[in-house]
Amino acid sequence: MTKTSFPKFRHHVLSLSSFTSMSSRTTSVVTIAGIAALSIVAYAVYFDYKRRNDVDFRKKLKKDKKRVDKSIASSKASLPPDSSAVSADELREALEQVKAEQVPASPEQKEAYFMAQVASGEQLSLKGPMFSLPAALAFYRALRVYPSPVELMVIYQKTVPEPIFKLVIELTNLDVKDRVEGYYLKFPPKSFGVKVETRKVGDISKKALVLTKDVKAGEVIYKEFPIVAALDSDLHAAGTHCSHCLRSVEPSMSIKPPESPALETIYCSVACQSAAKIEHHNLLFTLERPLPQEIPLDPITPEKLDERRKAQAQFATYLKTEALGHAAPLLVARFVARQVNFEMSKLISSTSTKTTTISDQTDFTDADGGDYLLADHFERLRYVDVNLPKNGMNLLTEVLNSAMPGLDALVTDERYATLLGKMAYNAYGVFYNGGRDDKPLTNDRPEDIERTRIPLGTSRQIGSAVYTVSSYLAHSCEPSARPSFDAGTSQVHLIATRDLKAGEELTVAYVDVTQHEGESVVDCRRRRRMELARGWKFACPCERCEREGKELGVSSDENMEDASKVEKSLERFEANEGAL
Ligand SMILES: C[S@@+](CC[C@H](N)C(=O)[O-])C[C@H]1O[C@@H](n2cnc3c(N)ncnc32)[C@H](O)[C@@H]1O
Repeated sequence: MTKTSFPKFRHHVLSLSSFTSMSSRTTSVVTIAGIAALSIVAYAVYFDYKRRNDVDFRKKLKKDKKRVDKSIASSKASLPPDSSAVSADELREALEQVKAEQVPASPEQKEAYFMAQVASGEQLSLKGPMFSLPAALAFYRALRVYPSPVELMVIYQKTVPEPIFKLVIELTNLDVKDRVEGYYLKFPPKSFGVKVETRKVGDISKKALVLTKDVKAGEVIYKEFPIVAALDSDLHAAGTHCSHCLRSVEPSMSIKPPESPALETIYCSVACQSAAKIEHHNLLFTLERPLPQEIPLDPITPEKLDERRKAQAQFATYLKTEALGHAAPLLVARFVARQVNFEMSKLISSTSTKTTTISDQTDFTDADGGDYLLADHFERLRYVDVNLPKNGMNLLTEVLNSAMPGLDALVTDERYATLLGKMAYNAYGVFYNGGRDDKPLTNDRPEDIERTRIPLGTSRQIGSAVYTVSSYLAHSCEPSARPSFDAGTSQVHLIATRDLKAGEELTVAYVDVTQHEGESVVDCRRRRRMELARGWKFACPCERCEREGKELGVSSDENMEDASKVEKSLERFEANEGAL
């Protein structure tokens, strides 16, 4: 095979070089990164996300594979007999070896690496069947750094000899499978003393959080920081709590940044102020550069600055009016911004020797050396449909685009709805010292009130927070654990309510399950079950509900039915179950 047999490929190689360096070999890495800032973000956040998680991409890959397998089968007769004779073990070993290799991080290094690997693949594929695997590995290495792997696969399919292409496909499938199946081997980190197990309840698969160690009543099982958190809307303006860690602060001791007129924020410390700025605040609510100093941006004109100011003001007004009482839109905005910055920090860490302005952002619970992205964690959480004013998404994309044109690709209609649903479904209410009792009353219908998991009831929370590990905790009216916020911040401590053995499922109360003074067993049971049905769309099957049902003389079949009449409204939901 000669280089001229790669016409399309070469075209793409060219587009890769323009993507990374605009052909300016003399410019510094820093300038290259600046020119390509948007593309880098797109590469990191979008394409990489797609490659690892996107169902359509995996479907396409499968389709491509079928097509390729078919054409390979039909041309097999003309192939030398042992041309693709690579055992599964050899393939696995080779993949492990490639995965252990460090992938270059800077755009220029990526480009050089890509070119070198393609050239090596070309040369090796000329050497005959003995070199099929080394050739495939070279093409596979190139694929790992190419911004649009699907596109490159299609090019490979047309240009790489069939047995070698088949090996590239097999390596890719093996890698995708490893990542999908390997996730729960790496997450949660072993130190948490818990693991995620899949359990069947009827036809539906549920994930359960299970202990891997014995614990005593009152013991802290683990502590966890949130991925994102937000104060309740009315507390933003009150200036009584830190906008980042949700700690209570004396107004005279708080830090009030001058640069955030759009959304009021105060901080309890310089550390919280800079963490919030880095993770999301700069991008969403300030006119400061949205990217770290290492990455130069196009000059910002006064008109562009004005557009950005307006977009932020409109989004902040939306949060304070239409979306009042709903934390999900702000949580989504912060999550998207955090994702952009998180991926950016990974990318620039090896392009610069300077001290970066990006923190390592490891304060949420990540996988144990599993090389999973923030998106990998979030993709696996379940969601529920939420009904919120549509223009929230447009206002958010305007904010993102006014900071960095093109970022709207990260927030499509479908993705925005899913993110909202995940926030609403997985958020915990943050409370300490018994929670607040001064929350303004709302006239919203019970179905429209955003609920968080909090044993005291959502009205007593100061804010909402979403966690990676704790999202997997199921509800029980007789929970084996309880969330506590003893640090006086959004860091959750999960505490055992009784002595527990390894292998037991951990559960928490999503709602207030205590029988209040003057409340009958029947009324307490009905109240809990109604809240669970309206807020979390399930008829509680816990032992307490069952036991009390029996004591109350409800027959076994009727056990899950009562005056809450939740079952009918749940049928539709369960038919469209949002689990991933
Ligand atoms: C945020 S998810 C909790 C994560 C859950 N453990 C899972 O399956 O991944 C909340 C949903 O889990 C389900 N769920 C939680 N506790 C449950 C329980 N005790 N019985 C049945 N479904 C439950 C309900 O559908 C609820 O709406």
